[in-house]
Amino acid sequence: MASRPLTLYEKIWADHVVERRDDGTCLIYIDRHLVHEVTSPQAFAGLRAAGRPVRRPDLTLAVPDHNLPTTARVDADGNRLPIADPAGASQLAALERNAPEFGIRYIDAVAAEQGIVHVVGPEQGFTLPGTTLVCGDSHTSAHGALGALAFGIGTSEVEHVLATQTLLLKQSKTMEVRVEGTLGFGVGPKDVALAIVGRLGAAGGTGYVLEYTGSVIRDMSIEGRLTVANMSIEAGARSGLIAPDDKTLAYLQGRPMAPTGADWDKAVAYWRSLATDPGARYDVTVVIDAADISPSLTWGTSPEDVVSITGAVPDPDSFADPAKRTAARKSLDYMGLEPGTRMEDIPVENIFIGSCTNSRIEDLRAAAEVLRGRRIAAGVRQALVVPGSGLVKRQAEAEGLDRVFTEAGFEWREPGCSMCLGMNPDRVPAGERCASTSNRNFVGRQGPGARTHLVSPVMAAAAAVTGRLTDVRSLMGK
Ligand SMILES: CC(C)[C@H](C(=O)O)[C@@H](O)C(=O)O
Ligand code: SF4
Repeated sequence: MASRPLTLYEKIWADHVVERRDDGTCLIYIDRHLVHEVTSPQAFAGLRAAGRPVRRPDLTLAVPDHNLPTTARVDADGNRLPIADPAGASQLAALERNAPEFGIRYIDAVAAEQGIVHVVGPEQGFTLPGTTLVCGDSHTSAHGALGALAFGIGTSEVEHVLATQTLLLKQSKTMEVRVEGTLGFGVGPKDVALAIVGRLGAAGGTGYVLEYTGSVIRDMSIEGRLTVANMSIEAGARSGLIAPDDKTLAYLQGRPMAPTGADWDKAVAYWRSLATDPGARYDVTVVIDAADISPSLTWGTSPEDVVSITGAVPDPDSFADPAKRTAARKSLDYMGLEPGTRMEDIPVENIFIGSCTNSRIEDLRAAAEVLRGRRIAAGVRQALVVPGSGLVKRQAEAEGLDRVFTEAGFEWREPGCSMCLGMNPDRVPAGERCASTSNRNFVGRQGPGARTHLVSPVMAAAAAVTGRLTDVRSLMGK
């Protein structure tokens, strides 16, 4: 049978269709399910009420991350410290109870492997190319960096996957996002992600699965690819894919949950067949030139509000779209910014290096490089580094990065979502600003009244040193 050339997405989709309905909806098999404490309690309660087991507990992995404080989790005697917030404590307790009751693998809050679910999945080799992977969490798109068709789902879908290992879905359109060229000094994966979100807009990818291609993506490390794919959802796309290549294989080989021996060889042969065929058609292709990407950051309250660090706060009247003009006015009011202010003239009181976007070892190495021999500025009241997992933390400590951070005046914390969102004690005080390596700058995201500027790890470090948003290139004398 002659088959037409297919995209990576079409191949993975076709390999997972259990049943196709007349209206085009498909029942899709789900290979991997990550579970965290926030979106799972009601799903498990639903199963319990219906007397249903989890269909494939062996394909499900649970880990707490959002509500955990990032300060010490045990006292001097090794006893667990209580969680102060009652809502958070009850969600964490529910996961801790549900995982063993339903026979699911559970990474405990104090285990070395604990971390943000999107850091843990790839790190453990739970995330594999060509799989369908879901989690009750929008940044599940991150796992697409390894060539998994990965997307966030809601709590009722979490229950459906737990019960059946399937989901009813409609096939998406495809968008190729090709980034070509070479990134300049001080420009990294986060800047690429911000450039893409800025270009597509917060809803530009809605209804599409993105596939990232081009020399910039090919040359990027797996950690960097995870940063880019992570932010697909900020452009409205539930999934963003990158074809598995030699780097993907090298990254996965030997990971605790990755296949071994003959299974590995078989898997590799399949993974190598997944790349988009020559001549396959995307519904849309967007090309971005690396030369146009500078160290970037956000000025407003949507991740699409992207500007170069050499730029200024835009004038709302400069937007052609009336809705955007109104939104920009509201954003600037919330952010306490005047049009025309140079981005480099904006002071920051808080620095956050962490989140599932930028808390991997390379992120910490890059930030530490900027901080080595430097100190945080007097006006910076809070500077946190929160490794994405216990294993990242351990690796960083083995490399002495923790000392670089603490000597610079940063706090070195336990892994978790931390200041990415206000679901745990790490918050930005109302009216204060934060240079944050996270992915969302929504109103109140880092705490009520908090003002977020999304930046890369090196830009967060540079801001820490000067106490204002800063071009890392000039700080480093480039
Ligand atoms: C709490 C969770 C459901 C949420 C998400 O879906 O993404 C969070 O992780 C976020 O980043 O906003
Ligand atoms: S680190 Fe932030 S974006 Fe990532 S899962 Fe946690 S809350 Fe969501």
